[in-house]
Amino acid sequence: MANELEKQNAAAAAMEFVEDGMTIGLGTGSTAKYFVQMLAEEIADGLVVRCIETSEQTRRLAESLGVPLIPSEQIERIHLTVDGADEVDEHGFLIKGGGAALLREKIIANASDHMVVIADPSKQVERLGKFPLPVEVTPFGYTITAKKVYDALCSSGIDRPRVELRAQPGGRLVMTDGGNYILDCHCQRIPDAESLAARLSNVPGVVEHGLFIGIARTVIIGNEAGATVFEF
Ligand SMILES: O=C(CO)[C@H](O)[C@H](O)COP(=O)(O)O
Repeated sequence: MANELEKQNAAAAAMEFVEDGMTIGLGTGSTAKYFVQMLAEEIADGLVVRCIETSEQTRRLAESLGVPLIPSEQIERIHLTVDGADEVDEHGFLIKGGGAALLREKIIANASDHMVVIADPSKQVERLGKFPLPVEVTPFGYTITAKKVYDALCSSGIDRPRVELRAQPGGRLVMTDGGNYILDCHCQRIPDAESLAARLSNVPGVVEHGLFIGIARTVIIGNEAGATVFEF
């Protein structure tokens, strides 16, 4: 079970990568929130950076803390992105999208010179797949897309996968910031994340999937005393 100190220590270690003048991608989730708060404190003390958010949730947080944001269409270069993850394996491959923000998160992380992942030890896995893999799909034709996603999972060697449309506790469907749905793919174990990523990207109706392959360069795992940094 994650504790808040582990998340805070991961976020604090990520602050070491921040330099004056940078444009920084701000991740989404409870771990990324600590980073945004710490960054806001440094900005109040004179640090000069510009930021780009990965979700409406993070935009609201950043605005409330006085963190300067620039519109995505004005972005020329992103030096650093700091974001959480739902799972991270020994290659630095990730599952993301537990907070339904995977599309913007991937656009920003993939465009960054350096993506730093911050997480607590519960996110470290030998093989990806225990956490249901989020796949963002267009509302139009989503039942057709869900069948094709199921086929892609089976073709990638996943035994009896389950594909579920994400809903809130009251039953209302979760809608992403881009107005799409999320399919949560219960895999238990993904034998080959790279081949699955390629197959999912080929399904019409799939806007993006939560496998982040070869994007993270640094993974910081917080613990109660500090943090361990892995470079890829
Ligand atoms: O991918 C994400 C949101 O889409 C988050 O980074 C991921 O869900 C981890 O969140 P948390 O730090 O709260 O565990």
